[in-house]
Amino acid sequence: MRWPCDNTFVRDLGWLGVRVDPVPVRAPELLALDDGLAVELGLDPEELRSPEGVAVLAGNAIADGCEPIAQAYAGHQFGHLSPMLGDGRAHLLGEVVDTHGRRRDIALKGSGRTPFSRGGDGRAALGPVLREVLVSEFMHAVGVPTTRALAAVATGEQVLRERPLPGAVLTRVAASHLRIGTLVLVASQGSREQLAAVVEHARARHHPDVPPRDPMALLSAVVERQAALVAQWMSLGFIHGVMNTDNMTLSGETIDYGPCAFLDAYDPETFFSSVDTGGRYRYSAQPTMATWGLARLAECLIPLAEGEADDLVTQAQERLEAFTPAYEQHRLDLLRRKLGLSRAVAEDTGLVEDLLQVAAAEALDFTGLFRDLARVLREEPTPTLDRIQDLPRWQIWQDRWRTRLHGEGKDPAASAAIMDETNPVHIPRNHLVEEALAVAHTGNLAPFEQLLEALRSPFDEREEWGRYAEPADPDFTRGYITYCGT
Ligand SMILES: Nc1ncnc2c1ncn2[C@@H]1O[C@H](COP(=O)(O)OP(=O)(O)OP(=O)(O)O)[C@@H](O)[C@H]1O
Ligand SMILES: [Mg+2]
Repeated sequence: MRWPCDNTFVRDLGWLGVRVDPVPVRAPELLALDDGLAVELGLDPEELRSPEGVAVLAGNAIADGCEPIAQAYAGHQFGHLSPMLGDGRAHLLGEVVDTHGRRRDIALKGSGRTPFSRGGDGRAALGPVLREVLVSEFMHAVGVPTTRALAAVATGEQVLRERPLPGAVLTRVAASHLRIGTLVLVASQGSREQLAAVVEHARARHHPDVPPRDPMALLSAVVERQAALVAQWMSLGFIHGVMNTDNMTLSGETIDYGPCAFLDAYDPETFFSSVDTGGRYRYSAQPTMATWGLARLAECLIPLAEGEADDLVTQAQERLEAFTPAYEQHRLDLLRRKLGLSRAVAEDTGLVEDLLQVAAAEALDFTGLFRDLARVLREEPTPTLDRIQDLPRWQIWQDRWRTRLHGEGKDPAASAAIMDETNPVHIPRNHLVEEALAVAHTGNLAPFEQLLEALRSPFDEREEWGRYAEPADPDFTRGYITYCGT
């Protein structure tokens, strides 16, 4: 089998990794394949489904054109620098140019030990692999920049975690796997030339509008992408869970769906990750934590910029400070749209914040809330809003909102239609994901497949998908814990 690869990372930056093949698995079995994505990548889905194709997706065979490499990177984990991490369980197979003309990495995750594995087994368990498929495909469907899942393959082997679990390999597609942590590694351990080479590779690949040799402009470009990205996360109630600098991309795509989760009832202080004991990466802290990671990026870029050291620090500071207004603008634009509004008016910030205060006070389901607002306009039943106790307060908010909508001169049906294209009816609700994964462990993939199908049509309200729109039992959410790297 031949893949139409053009491997610029290996060619230009091969020293930033180790050429190593995936470790074969005992009995590969294809669990999921995204045919549409395969075609976009210039790969034949039928060929990928054949035993030869599944062998490639399991890491048991290397397609012609691929040059597997484990990339090196560092990262600040929960604020502390890990000077060397790298792909301890992943292999970049190669790069292709997709049908849109975009360069895409194709990589395996859970594909065996590499020189970066430290004490790890190089493997991934079935549950986290399927979780990454569900969440990343949903994120793509709602228009969030994200790595994607081309395939999942069961290995026929067990991985030992707290208990033995079935193993799996994910085929992940990304604009690249260059992380802030990639630059952290080269800035601390490489030469100035090496740093300049990686920065130029990232610029040309992800930010071609930025002029070469202008590291401060590159910083601004990454700041802008991350501000837009985190605003999208917030508008969906997405909690990444592990925003370490090794999990923040230079492309602005979401990466690493290890311990992620979604808000059920709106509470900005929510976090679920077992290792995030202090709530560092809680929902409300995500913009601040993105800026923190971007400040680490700035530290890597300053040495490449020309000028007086003090001046450069001031310049970098100013560019980092642009994050907050950019983020707030993106978030307000998204929330305005979620409310069916098209025009920007000064009082919108207050309108949005007051709605979120009601949502917090009444513990309203974040996803159901916005979906219900369109139903208000259509005078349909509103199961989430019906929970509201403080009706006078709610009436005041509704009147303000309706006045704003009226001021735009649109009829309510048109506003409701915009809202239904903006506010997903189903998201990868934590309880649904866990339920699908638990059944997948018994060998039954049907609930996973059904949920995946619904998540690929997140705005499409269908009777048979009604269960996916229902909120979790609050007891489930209270006890919910996510795990990374399992
Ligand atoms: N089972 C494992 N064996 C070897 N290394 C591992 C294992 N699990 C995680 N690691 C390594 O630990 C580090 C942090 O893991 P983290 O969970 O952030 O990343 P990941 O989920 O493995 O990969 P990615 O960020 O590419 O999605 C990475 O260097 C990763 O390769
Ligand atoms: Mg990671």
